[in-house]
This record gives sequence, C-alpha cells and structure tokens, in this order.
Amino acid sequence: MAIYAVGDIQGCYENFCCLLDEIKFDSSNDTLWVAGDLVNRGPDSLKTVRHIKSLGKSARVVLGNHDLHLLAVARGAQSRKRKDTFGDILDAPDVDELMDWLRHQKLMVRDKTRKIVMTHAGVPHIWKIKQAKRYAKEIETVLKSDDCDAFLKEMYGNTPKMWCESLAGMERLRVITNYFTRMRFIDEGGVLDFDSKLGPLNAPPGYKPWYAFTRNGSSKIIFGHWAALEGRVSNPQMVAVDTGCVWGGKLTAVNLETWERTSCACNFDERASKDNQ
Ligand SMILES: Nc1ncnc2c1ncn2[C@@H]1O[C@H](COP(=O)(O)OP(=O)(O)OP(=O)(O)OP(=O)(O)OC[C@H]2O[C@@H](n3cnc4c(N)ncnc43)[C@H](O)[C@@H]2O)[C@@H](O)[C@H]1O
Repeated sequence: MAIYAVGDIQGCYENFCCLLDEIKFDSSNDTLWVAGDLVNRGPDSLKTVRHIKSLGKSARVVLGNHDLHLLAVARGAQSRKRKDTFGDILDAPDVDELMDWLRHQKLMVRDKTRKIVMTHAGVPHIWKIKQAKRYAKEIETVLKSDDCDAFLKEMYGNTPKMWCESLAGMERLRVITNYFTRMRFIDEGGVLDFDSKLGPLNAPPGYKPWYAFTRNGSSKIIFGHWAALEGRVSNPQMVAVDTGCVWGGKLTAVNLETWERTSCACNFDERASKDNQ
C-alpha cells in the first residue's frame, strides 16, 4: 500500500510507464499523486491522460498550467500555440470525455493524517494550508460549473500580482490560479514574479523562491512546475518532483512514506527537438 508522487510527465508516456514498472506500481494497492502538467511539450499527451484517468481512485491529480491551457484550447476559450503538442488529444474520439475528467481534477490535494499537501507550483507563505485549500476549492468549483469557459477565457495574464482577500470575480480567480500553477519567485508580501524561470540563484532583486520563506505548520508540500530546480530544494518541508523529463532530464517518483526517490532517464528532449526543427 505505497503512495508515490510523480512530477511533470508532460506527455512523456514511455518514461511514465518505465517509472511505474521501476516502482512496481500496483493500482489495486498503491496510490499515485500526480503533481500536474500531465500534458504538452512531450510526444504522447493522449496516452498519458488516458492512462492516468484509467487509474481511477488510485490516482490523485492536481492541475498544472499546461493542463489548464489544454482545457482552454479544447473548449475553444483560447487558441492553440505553435509549441503545443497536445493535438493528439484534440483529435481523439474521446476528447470530450477526457476533458470532462480533467476539469473535475483538483488544484490542491491534502492528506491530513500524513500532513502532506500537493499543488502544481506550491503554496505561498502568505497562506495557511487550510486557507489555501479553500482558495483551491474556488477554482475547482468554477471549473466544474457552467462558468468554466468564461473562467478559462479570462484566466490568462499576470495581474493582479499579489493576493488580497478582498479581491473578487476574475481577478481573484486569476491570482489564485497563478499562485497554484505558475509561481516560482515571490517577495515577502507575496508579489509574484513571472519573468524568471531559471534556478533559485537567479531571483530578481527583492524576490526569493516561494519555498524559501518560513511558514508555520508542519505539512510537507509536494510540488512540480519548476524544472530548473532539478528536484532539489533547500527547505526540508518542501518536496520538488519536477526533474525536467521533457527537457532531457528525468521523470521522478517519490515514495511519500520513505521519501525514497526513483527516476527514469528521459529519451525525449524538448530543447533538442526544437533545435532540430
Ligand atoms: N494564467 C495563465 N496565464 C498565462 N499563461 C497560462 C496561464 N495558465 C496557463 N498558462 C499556460 O502555461 C503554459 C506555460 O507557458 P510557458 O511559461 O511559456 O511554458 P514553459 O516555458 O514551457 O514553462 P513551463 O511551465 O513548462 O515550466 P518549466 O519549468 O518546465 O520550464 C521552464 C524553462 O526552464 C528551462 N529548464 C528546464 N530544465 C532546466 C534546467 N535543468 N536548468 C535550467 N533551465 C531549465 C526550460 O528550458 C524552460 O525554458 C502556456 O501554454 C500558457 O498558455
């Protein structure tokens, strides 16, 4: 009865299968926490989503920025970008079923007994875990509702850059989405930076990696999103699981009881494939 967390798969289906074999994942006994960005940039988004969906209750999934972007494109709220590689999903006969499943996934999952939470990008120090769970629910609720398309259309953008409890409507939903799915560097007051995607030593002046701020409480936070971290963070309370599979790195699973890491080297490099075009 093991629990594993896996980082950004981004359509690297072969590596995903290799990793499941490597950890001897048994869906009738084990649980897989999937830290978001199931799709895009990699070669097999369709197979990846179908497989994770087929795991049923054995998989607990949070949505990443690429998953939300796929939903927006599939539902006609946004146009497809040149670099998007999820055309296999858009053309699939079961696209509606898959997208319906996707929009019913979470922004944050929590195991209160084990004191573990997972979101795609992290949880800012300005929010307590209980508060964050409430904000995640606001997005989950709108995704499942008839307002889903209106939300996906207005979701894009970098403003507001900072949380304020009095925010309402789309501004509130957009900033919550950005903390959960796009955050890397923030400042003491919680202002988000959207420019730097490099490693933690490249913080813009006045900013730090979100996980470097002290937070109260003992919950461990599992997150993906930030490939340049290569799965390493300075704070033992945080567990980074994006090891840049789609960028020529590895796909990693972390056992959430023993904290042992298992990785499969990638056989696809998005950067190399771009260079060869
Ligand atoms: N509310 C919203 N507003 C706006 N857009 C929204 C949105 N919601 C969803 N989106 C969508 O989000 C998508 C992402 O946009 P982008 O931000 O353009 O996507 P990206 O560069 O591929 O970043 P990614 O999120 O994949 O991060 P990663 O760390 O893996 O990769 C980042 C970089 O790190 C580099 N990298 C990887 N490994 C590294 C390493 N080991 N060392 C250094 N750099 C590394 C890579 O080369 C890469 O350039 C777009 O489709 C956009 O439409």
